[in-house]
Amino acid sequence: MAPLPARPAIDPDAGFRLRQPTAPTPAEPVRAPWLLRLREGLSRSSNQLSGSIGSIFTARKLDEETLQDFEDVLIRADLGLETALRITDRLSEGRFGRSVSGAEVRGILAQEVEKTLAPVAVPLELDLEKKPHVILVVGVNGTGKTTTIGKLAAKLTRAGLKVTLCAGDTFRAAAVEQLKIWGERTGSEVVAKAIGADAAGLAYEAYDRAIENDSDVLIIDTAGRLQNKTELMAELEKIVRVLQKREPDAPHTVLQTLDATTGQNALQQVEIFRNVAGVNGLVMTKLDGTARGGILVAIAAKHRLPVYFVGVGEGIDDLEPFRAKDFAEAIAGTTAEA
Ligand SMILES: Nc1nc2c(ncn2[C@@H]2O[C@H](COP(=O)(O)OP(=O)(O)OP(=O)(O)O)[C@@H](O)[C@H]2O)c(=O)[nH]1
Repeated sequence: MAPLPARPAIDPDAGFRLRQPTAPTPAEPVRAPWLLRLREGLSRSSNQLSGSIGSIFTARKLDEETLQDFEDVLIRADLGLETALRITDRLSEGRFGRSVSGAEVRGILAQEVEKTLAPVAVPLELDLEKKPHVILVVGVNGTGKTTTIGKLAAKLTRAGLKVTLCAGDTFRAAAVEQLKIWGERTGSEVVAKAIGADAAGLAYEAYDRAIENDSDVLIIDTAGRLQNKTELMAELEKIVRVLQKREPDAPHTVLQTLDATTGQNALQQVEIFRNVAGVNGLVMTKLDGTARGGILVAIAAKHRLPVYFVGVGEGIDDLEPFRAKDFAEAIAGTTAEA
């Protein structure tokens, strides 16, 4: 329909009235529900797995060779040796020498992946007895730290908690600006300083500010320049040290963001940041993209760190609690046909 012409308002005493068609409200862009986005994001992994499972097990009996081929496929899907061996062991139980269907294999895959992930799928606990609960967010540049902080602040403020944000990535003006926008969107105060300021000093000030304004949670953004590991290490250690002068248990949560599209590299990133900053929780972002979700299984098997949330988009609501069963089924492709 053509847009309606703009008319001046009609004087109520004009002696006539108009009844005119109203312009249709533009339809909201339809967004797939998060679970669908997760499945789509993981479809590359699950399609590859399903394709390989089909070609390995069709018209062949289960023997050493098929098991070895399957193990290779699982390792190529980033699931890690430990989980791959567990899955092939479980598959061979009572099935050796007979034919197995693709659906049977995918079912076992889903169950075993869920078993690995279930212990790490726990909620983030916020201790308000010693408020503010301090969350230090670390991770390589571009893995989604600032966006995750914004989404998390939105979740917490909606639940009635008061949040202060600290723009601790003092190297990038864009990162500070981005955090300020999230601060406005979520009604959270943002403590920031000029570019190049000492991040640890800023974190200290932010802690004081969070006490002054009676915040429940303080979330601190950090730089993630892995190119200069020594400097990064020194900076993160200093932030932790300085915070502990104010509160020995701070930071209560050290959350690392991992980009789901990076694959194997994520495993190494956890090693580094765990050593440097004492990471005690993970968020996997960009699971709506062309994700390589298998790596989360390898990370869970190796590090056993809680995975609190997953990012499934760039919007404020696109942070979901991590659910082992949904994730496992999306990887194994067992729900796609349902
Ligand atoms: N599709 C998608 N994009 C995301 C998600 N999380 C973050 N992003 C995007 O990834 C890009 C990088 O995110 P940032 O939050 O800036 O990452 P950062 O780790 O803070 O990066 P620096 O500011 O460079 O340190 C941005 O374009 C985000 O919108 C997600 O879950 N899904």
